[in-house]
Amino acid sequence: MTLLSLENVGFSYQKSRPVLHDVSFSVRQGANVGLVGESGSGKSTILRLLLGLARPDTGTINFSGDELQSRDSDFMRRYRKSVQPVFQDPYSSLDPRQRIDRIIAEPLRSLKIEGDHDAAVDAALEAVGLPRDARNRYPHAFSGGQRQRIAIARAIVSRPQLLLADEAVSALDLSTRVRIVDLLKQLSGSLTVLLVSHDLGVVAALCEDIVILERGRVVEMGKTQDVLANPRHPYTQKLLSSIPRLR
Ligand SMILES: Nc1ncnc2c1ncn2[C@@H]1O[C@H](COP(=O)(O)OP(=O)(O)OP(=O)(O)O)[C@@H](O)[C@H]1O
Repeated sequence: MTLLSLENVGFSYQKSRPVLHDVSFSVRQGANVGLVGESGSGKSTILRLLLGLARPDTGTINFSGDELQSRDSDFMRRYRKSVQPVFQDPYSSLDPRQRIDRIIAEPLRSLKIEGDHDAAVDAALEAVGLPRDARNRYPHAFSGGQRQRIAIARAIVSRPQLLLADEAVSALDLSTRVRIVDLLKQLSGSLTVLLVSHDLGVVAALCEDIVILERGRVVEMGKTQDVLANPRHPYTQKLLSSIPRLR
């Protein structure tokens, strides 16, 4: 089943300087997708559109069959229950003045989700491999990798269907990166991840499908294994050849 699709999406920040051209790709439920491209290719802009922070100039974004209505607050509340972001920097994305339980429960409050918030926080902590007593501490007591686990716990506490992960492991050292990728893999039974990254190694480890973006255009997409084993577009070939350890 198609969870998310972009159809012919175009976008510009300034008139006559488009940064996305006719972007189309889809995310199937249960099949993680890596969105890859060099700096400035438009990856974060796509995430902005998917979060409803900006609207496409042309084309449409559909989630579970419904067109994204970023100006409709009821729609956006339902949408945000199902689609949650995880950001790159585990240091700046957590409010240092708030306790972990409050940080993790934030989507439950802002989305007005009823039920036992304490139990939901405990379940999210367990899912990301942190002890229950982590809930009583503050972000400064945790390492970068643990903070990213807390950020992931916050993202999954509303039981979303899709995680939008913006370079979610790039700021971490290599061994922590591997552990967080493993965690995302574990979670991806019930959850689908759209991972924005310029790290093809991470995409290869986590994502079934890959979309390659060059200067706001999709130049290649398909099964990650196939695209990386047999890149057809010169831009993909260039991206691959710039990572010698993958060869
Ligand atoms: N707020 C903005 N106003 C004007 N132009 C912008 C703005 N944000 C991004 N751009 C431009 O849009 C293009 C795409 O940028 P975007 O940040 O989406 O790329 P990216 O692939 O996410 O890059 P990076 O990997 O460095 O984050 C770039 O040319 C960038 O300069």
